[in-house]
Amino acid sequence: MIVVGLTGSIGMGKSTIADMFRRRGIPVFDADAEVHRLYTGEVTAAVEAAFPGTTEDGRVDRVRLAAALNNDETRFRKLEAIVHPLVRASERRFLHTAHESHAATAVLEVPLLFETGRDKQVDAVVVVSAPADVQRARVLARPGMTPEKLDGLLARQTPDEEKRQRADFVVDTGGTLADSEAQVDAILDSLKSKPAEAYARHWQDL
Ligand SMILES: CC(C)(COP(=O)(O)OP(=O)(O)OC[C@H]1O[C@@H](n2cnc3c(N)ncnc32)[C@H](O)[C@@H]1O)[C@@H](O)C(=O)NCCC(=O)NCCS
Ligand SMILES: Nc1ncnc2c1ncn2[C@@H]1O[C@H](COP(=O)(O)OP(=O)(O)OP(=O)(O)O)[C@@H](O)[C@H]1O
Repeated sequence: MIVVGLTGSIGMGKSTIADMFRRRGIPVFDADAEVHRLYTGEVTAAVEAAFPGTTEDGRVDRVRLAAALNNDETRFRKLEAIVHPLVRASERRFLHTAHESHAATAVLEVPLLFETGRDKQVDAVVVVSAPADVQRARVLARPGMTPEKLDGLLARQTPDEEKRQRADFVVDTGGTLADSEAQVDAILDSLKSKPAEAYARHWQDL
């Protein structure tokens, strides 16, 4: 099984491109969605203990949590130390399930793929990218998003330019959705055309 890491900075179109892979029958693990799921129960008590007042009725309130983080690096690290190990455990379960269902390819949609060094562990890296003004307009249109919150998240992410340089494939989402679909098809064709031996990594080690 080939494991593809799908990443990109905030608002570049990761989730949209991930859905395109899903519609082509490829299993996709979505790290953001897994965090959101954990916030509905499993990790609530630990988050409340570390960031009092950010949960209600057994759920983490992400707007309150973002406010409590206040773009402070130490607080982000504290939160990530609680959340990331649980996301990794879910990711491993996902890979086992994909393998058992004989998937030839599995996609890990991980926003912090480069930041956490995971780009070196996957067989191929797809970076989803768009011009900075398009990215900003997309993100600022979201409810609850502010320029300060956006800049705080961007400051914790590897710059888009560097991500593009380090990618095996880039999907440019600055055009139409049909343009993006064509790029996804081209990536899958390219992955299929490589012999399995060309992929040195083993998903079991991820
Ligand atoms: C900061 C939080 C509360 C903001 O919640 P919000 O609903 O506004 O955003 P959401 O979770 O949908 O994330 C949107 C995007 O923000 C960026 N982002 C999220 N977490 C981080 C982080 N720790 N560092 C840098 N960027 C991040 C990513 O590009 C992500 O795709 C939330 O993202 C969070 O709890 N993050 C910590 C967990 C984490 O590291 N998640 C990343 C995937 S493992
Ligand atoms: N050609 C395109 N390809 C992909 N997305 C596009 C395109 N044109 C417009 N969009 C829009 O851009 C937005 C991208 O948002 P999406 O949630 O996919 O980004 P993301 O990278 O997953 O964001 P986040 O980092 O916050 O999780 C969507 O609303 C999507 O419809």
